[in-house]
Amino acid sequence: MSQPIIEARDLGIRFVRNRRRQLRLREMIIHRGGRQPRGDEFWPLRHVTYDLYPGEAIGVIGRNGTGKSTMLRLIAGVLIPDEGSIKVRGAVAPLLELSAGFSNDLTGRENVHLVGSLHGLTPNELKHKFDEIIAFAGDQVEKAIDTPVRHYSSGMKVRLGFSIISQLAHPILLVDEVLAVGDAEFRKKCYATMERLLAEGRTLVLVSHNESDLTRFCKRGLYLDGGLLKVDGTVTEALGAYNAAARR
Ligand SMILES: Nc1ncnc2c1ncn2[C@@H]1O[C@H](COP(=O)(O)OP(=O)(O)OP(=O)(O)O)[C@@H](O)[C@H]1O
Repeated sequence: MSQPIIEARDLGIRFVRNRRRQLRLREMIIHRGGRQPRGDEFWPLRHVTYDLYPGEAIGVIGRNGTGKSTMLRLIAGVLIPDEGSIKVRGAVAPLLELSAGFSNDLTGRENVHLVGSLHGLTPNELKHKFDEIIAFAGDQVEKAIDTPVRHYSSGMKVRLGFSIISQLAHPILLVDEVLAVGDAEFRKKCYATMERLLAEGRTLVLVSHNESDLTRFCKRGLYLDGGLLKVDGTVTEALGAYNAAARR
């Protein structure tokens, strides 16, 4: 078998809740001169180990707040682990928080160039792909392409974001709930794009609460509960564990 494209070993990250919480007077006196209180530390993910091989499609399943998006951010390199390690052997196309990636004062056209070049598309590639990107994003975006993105609806921004990122040739795709946004027609286009990208041999990590999306795209599933990896098996096994926990 080939080398894993993603290799997580005893992966853990620590967050602090209420980091900006004002210290109460009593705490200031107790901790004066000593170590500062560390706030409410918690581990949204801990002791997570798995290998992902090129071309695999894996669904990440779990209740709200169990560390799914944190896992994607660790793969994307946006977060750095506090424990263990994560090796990612390839560039990552992040279909995450797509509407948040734009500069609101720039037009759609300018954002395509900005976001595209930040993700490594060359000016020449952008020139060739521009019409396709805009056409994929739909009529509404096409008409408003020279308007600042500030005036776009959140759906328009997501459509344009998906359109840009899905043009990247990167081998790893991270998808977090973006399939759930957009109207039926756009969702159909997204499904067709995902299927094409998977057929090309890309590796997919999909976070979703939607069982039919998960079973449509993924053979394998990771079930997270309380930041721990409880099941690494088929997507049916992971969904089974998730549904059994929800019934309890
Ligand atoms: N930057 C942060 N600082 C502190 N806590 C955070 C931060 N980001 C997320 N959290 C918390 O970490 C936990 C895991 O969050 P995460 O977004 O990974 O969950 P999730 O499984 O993706 O949830 P959802 O299904 O709601 O999207 C949650 O309790 C969340 O409130």
